[in-house]
Amino acid sequence: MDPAYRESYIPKIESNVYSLGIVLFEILTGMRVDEKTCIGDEELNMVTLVRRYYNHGFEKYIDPQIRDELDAPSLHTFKENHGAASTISRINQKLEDFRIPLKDINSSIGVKGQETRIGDGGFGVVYKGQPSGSWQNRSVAIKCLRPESYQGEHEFRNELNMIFNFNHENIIPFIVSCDEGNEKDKVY
Ligand SMILES: Nc1ncnc2c1ncn2[C@@H]1O[C@H](COP(=O)(O)OP(=O)(O)OP(=O)(O)O)[C@@H](O)[C@H]1O
Repeated sequence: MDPAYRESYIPKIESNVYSLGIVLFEILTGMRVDEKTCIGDEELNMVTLVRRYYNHGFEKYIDPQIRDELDAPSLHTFKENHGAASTISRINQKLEDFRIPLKDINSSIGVKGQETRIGDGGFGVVYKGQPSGSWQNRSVAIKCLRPESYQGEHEFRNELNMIFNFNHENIIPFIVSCDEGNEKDKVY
């Protein structure tokens, strides 16, 4: 199971990527993920074995039944695209790209007051914002974490990861976020 999913119980694209990577390595090594093998006087499970030998000497742990059928270019392509690590860092990178500075949040809301306040939720107060031209030119809802909210850094990160990966007509799309010190905002 993806360690991140085991911790949060929130399914994300990374969990699928992790699982796909595990299945590919099961095929390549001929070992089940929970199976252990003896290397010297150590007993290693498949994930530890792959992590340790992936960059050096991995070839000798390929399932003997397919080793001869696997040509070097195919193995090279597999190693380049095996997914888990590179895809996860790409996904993280993408979410980081959707960050904006607090000054842009503040300038798009203007004065935080009754005029701009459109709601109140568990996360915090929701304001209507009018972003400048450098964003998309439309009205947005900006959820600002209330300092005394029971939700915090962990919930903020989890929710961002979830909404970032959703794309459905009934779900208001996430646009950007802001994370500066105690100020955590989500823009829809
Ligand atoms: N995109 C939006 N457009 C217009 N109003 C919104 C939008 N998002 C939230 N609101 C207003 O803010 C209120 C609180 O919304 P919010 O989603 O924060 O509540 P919540 O269910 O407590 O969720 P959370 O726990 O994430 O804060 C809503 O009831 C609604 O009035």
